[in-house]
Amino acid sequence: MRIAVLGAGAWGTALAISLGANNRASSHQVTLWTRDPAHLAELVSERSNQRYFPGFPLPDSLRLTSVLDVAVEGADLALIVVPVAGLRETLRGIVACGKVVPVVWGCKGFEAQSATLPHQVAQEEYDGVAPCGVLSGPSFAQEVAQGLPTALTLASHDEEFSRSIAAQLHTARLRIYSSTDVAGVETGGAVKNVISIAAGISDGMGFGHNARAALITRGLAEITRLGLKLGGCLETFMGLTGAGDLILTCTGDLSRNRRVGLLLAAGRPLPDILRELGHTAEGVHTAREVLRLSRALKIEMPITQAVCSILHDGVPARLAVEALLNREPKAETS
Ligand SMILES: NC(=O)C1=CN([C@@H]2O[C@H](COP(=O)(O)OP(=O)(O)OC[C@H]3O[C@@H](n4cnc5c(N)ncnc54)[C@H](O)[C@@H]3O)[C@@H](O)[C@H]2O)C=CC1
Ligand SMILES: O=C(CO)COP(=O)(O)O
Repeated sequence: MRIAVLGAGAWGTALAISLGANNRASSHQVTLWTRDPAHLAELVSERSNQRYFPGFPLPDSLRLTSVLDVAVEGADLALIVVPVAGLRETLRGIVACGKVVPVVWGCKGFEAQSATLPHQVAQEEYDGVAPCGVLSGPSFAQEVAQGLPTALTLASHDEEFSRSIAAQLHTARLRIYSSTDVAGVETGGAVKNVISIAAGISDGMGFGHNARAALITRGLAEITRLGLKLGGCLETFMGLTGAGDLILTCTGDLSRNRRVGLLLAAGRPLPDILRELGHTAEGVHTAREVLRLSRALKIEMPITQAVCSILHDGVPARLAVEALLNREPKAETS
């Protein structure tokens, strides 16, 4: 398959390396696109992505470009791996190229201001152009690029498309399951980033393993409550893109969202943290959108509310945690 990977950050580069690896059973011809010509020049001269993904040589067969038209020309699939904030612009760019390319996006979050999930952005920008879907699940970029075993889910409203693309991308090391529950898959991927900030805050404050397990479990309850309202299926929240990705990013120190939480607990100001991180931490914007949605839909999401107050209202982490702990007792399953 000819695959255009659109977005040369950590995740796009890892997927390009994995999908373009010569030792794969099914070989793909992969082109990696960056929007920045200066970044392209670095990728070409160093044959590695020093800016976003240092330490991983790019396969010789990987083609590189900063021209979107060139990337999608003749592609069987465009894998859009820019942050949620860039999804709309990238879809519009493909449409402007006049090419009919099936797309799969790998971003996880709600779009800022509109509180829409990626598939809703695609409905607005790409409806009727070509089949599309989402790739999500517990997958740190570094481990995928190292060829360590990883399982993901590819979801599309077009069942045949999700099965076919999952089968074509699937290998023993990158196991891809198919699904039609797009809203469920995307809600899990988006909200877990908020909960992993909470887990980082809790660990940074030295609250221990019990507190982290409680946050993961109650966080899953928040994901499930919101996801069901948005049309997702219960089974999806218990699967790879729900509980799976939540556990990974709440416990794994490779998570940028978790790292934001750890640094907030250390009292660092958010702008400094984001500058130092140098990568997208989708939970920061998504927290605000999820809180807005939860209020509109009358869903209780106290962890999200606490994270949002720390991130955006300047509430000290200690006070937000106190408020969370001092909530009235209630039934676990209500
Ligand atoms: N890094 C990881 O392990 C994983 C990340 N993801 C998701 O993938 C998405 C991208 O994450 P990363 O690659 O890690 O971020 P990153 O911060 O490493 O890189 C983002 C890349 O997107 C580019 N970009 C930003 N806005 C753009 C726009 N409007 N048009 C074109 N390019 C644009 C940046 O220049 C940069 O190259 C996020 O939604 C993230 O949640 C999903 C799974 C794993
Ligand atoms: O989504 C991810 C792994 O599945 C990556 O999480 P972070 O964005 O927190 O690093």
